[in-house]
Amino acid sequence: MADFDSVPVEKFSLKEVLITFQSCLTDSQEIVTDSYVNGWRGLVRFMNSLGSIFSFISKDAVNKIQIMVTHRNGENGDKYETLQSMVKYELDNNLVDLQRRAEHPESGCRTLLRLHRALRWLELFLEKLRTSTEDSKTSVMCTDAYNDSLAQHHAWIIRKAATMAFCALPGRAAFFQTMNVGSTEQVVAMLGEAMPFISKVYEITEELYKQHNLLELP
Ligand SMILES: CCCCCCCCCCCCC/C=C/[C@@H](O)[C@H](COP(=O)(O)O)NC(=O)CCCCCCCCCCCCCCC
Repeated sequence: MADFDSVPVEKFSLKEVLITFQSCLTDSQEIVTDSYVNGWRGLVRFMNSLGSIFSFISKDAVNKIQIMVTHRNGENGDKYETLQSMVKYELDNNLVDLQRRAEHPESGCRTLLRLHRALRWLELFLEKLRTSTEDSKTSVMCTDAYNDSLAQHHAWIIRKAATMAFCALPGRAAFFQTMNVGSTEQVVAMLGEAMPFISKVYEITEELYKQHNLLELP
């Protein structure tokens, strides 16, 4: 009879997830939609491993990931190959609600914007983790990163629920362990390696949205 307890369970490492953002960039600095979405998939998987208190956040993220996948799998999927081609295609064909959500409540542009804002939270949070010390609190780092980014776009009730959930985050040592990257030094090194790519992806998307005046899409 197989002894399942002795079978090593392959735990996934956050390193693989964060590295996905490296593969988002093409030589011409476009962002590949599939890689971007895969990066988010991995992040959500990691968040789920932190406990069910985060499931209301993960539900919304999964929903947005799914909208992007549906666009990609649709008959005009090739137009969604990169974020740049998506913006061009949706704007050229009037597929974006610019004033209020109406005919195109699930455009790629407005959906991606929500993930893009969350990427800014991630960038801030990871930088805080990278430069933190033993007595730093993950909940405080997470809340500060949130208040400086996503919170401005969220209604009071969401802010309240999110801030409450952050209090349930494990402490720094346990959090680093869950990342499954190795020692603290290895975590810090991995973050230092991955962050420039995340920042680059954020900057390019921000510039793209700014150019087309899409940063406040309803
Ligand atoms: C590690 C702890 C996880 C902290 C997650 C921080 C983000 C907090 C976001 C709270 C969102 C609450 C859910 C509702 C959101 C929506 O209202 C709102 C607006 O959407 P709408 O315009 O369609 O209505 N949606 C959003 O802003 C998008 C939120 C997407 C959140 C993705 C979060 C993924 C977190 C991945 C964690 C990985 C941590 C890795 C650290 C080493």
